[in-house]
Amino acid sequence: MTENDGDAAPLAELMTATTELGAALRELIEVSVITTADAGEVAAAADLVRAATARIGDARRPVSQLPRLDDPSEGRRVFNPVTGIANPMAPPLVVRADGDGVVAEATLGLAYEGPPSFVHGGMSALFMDQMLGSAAGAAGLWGMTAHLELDYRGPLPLQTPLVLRARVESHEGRKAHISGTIALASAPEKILVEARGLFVMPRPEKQAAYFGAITDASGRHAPPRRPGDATALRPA
Ligand SMILES: CCCCCCCC(=O)SCCNC(=O)CCNC(=O)[C@H](O)C(C)(C)COP(=O)(O)OP(=O)(O)OC[C@H]1O[C@@H](n2cnc3c(N)ncnc32)[C@H](O)[C@@H]1OP(=O)(O)O
Repeated sequence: MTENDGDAAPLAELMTATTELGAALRELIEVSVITTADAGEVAAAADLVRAATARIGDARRPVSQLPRLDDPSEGRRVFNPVTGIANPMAPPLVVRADGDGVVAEATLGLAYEGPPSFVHGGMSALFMDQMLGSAAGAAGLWGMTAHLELDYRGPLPLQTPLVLRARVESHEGRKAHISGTIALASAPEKILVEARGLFVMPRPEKQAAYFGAITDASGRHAPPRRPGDATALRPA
């Protein structure tokens, strides 16, 4: 938890409840695209979801305020859309250090579908962007994506274990060239998606313009200031 938390117990409780909500919503998203229930059942489910939204929707943080559950100094970003355990949009990827890079496994459901039975190409780009950022963090670097390119050599099947990898190829000054791959976990040598990216640490005046107003939940200024701030990375 953050340094100035007097009482960790309520935050631990909030973490459990928020993680539970994220998991429940993740199941709901998948079921909402795969269900064959009839119209009446689907409409009733929509009413239930709206009631749940009304229950927690009034208490909201401003966009400039980090969530109470985040601890950027430890790299904990619970609502990251790729790695955040509490974000239902995230599979979530659990990214680990591995050799000179990072690795993660994922099995994607129908909510990620592009061509029938295969993963949407934009999702692959999203996951590669995060993996490349995580590789930067693992190498002690941080930056924002300046350039990202992908080659799609084969489609990624849904409901099939995938392995995602990334590593820093070179870095100089504020720039880092980073590469990544996605393959089937059962055939890791056959690369299906290949990514190359340039991550650039913004010049100081841009950092100030982008992140100068960001605070933590207590109102303290909390701009990104180290590799872990940008990405969530678990030790191997
Ligand atoms: C807190 C961070 C969260 C991170 C989450 C995970 C990753 C993300 O999703 S980040 C979000 C998406 N990315 C963005 O929004 C970034 C938008 N772009 C920008 O703000 C700027 O272009 C930025 C910050 C990348 C670079 O700006 P600036 O700091 O002024 O860099 P600048 O001085 O122009 O360029 C530095 C070097 O990079 C090179 N460079 C910059 N952009 C590019 C590019 N697109 N292609 C090739 N080279 C580039 C420049 O040529 C220069 O090279 P050299 O030093 O050799 O001359």
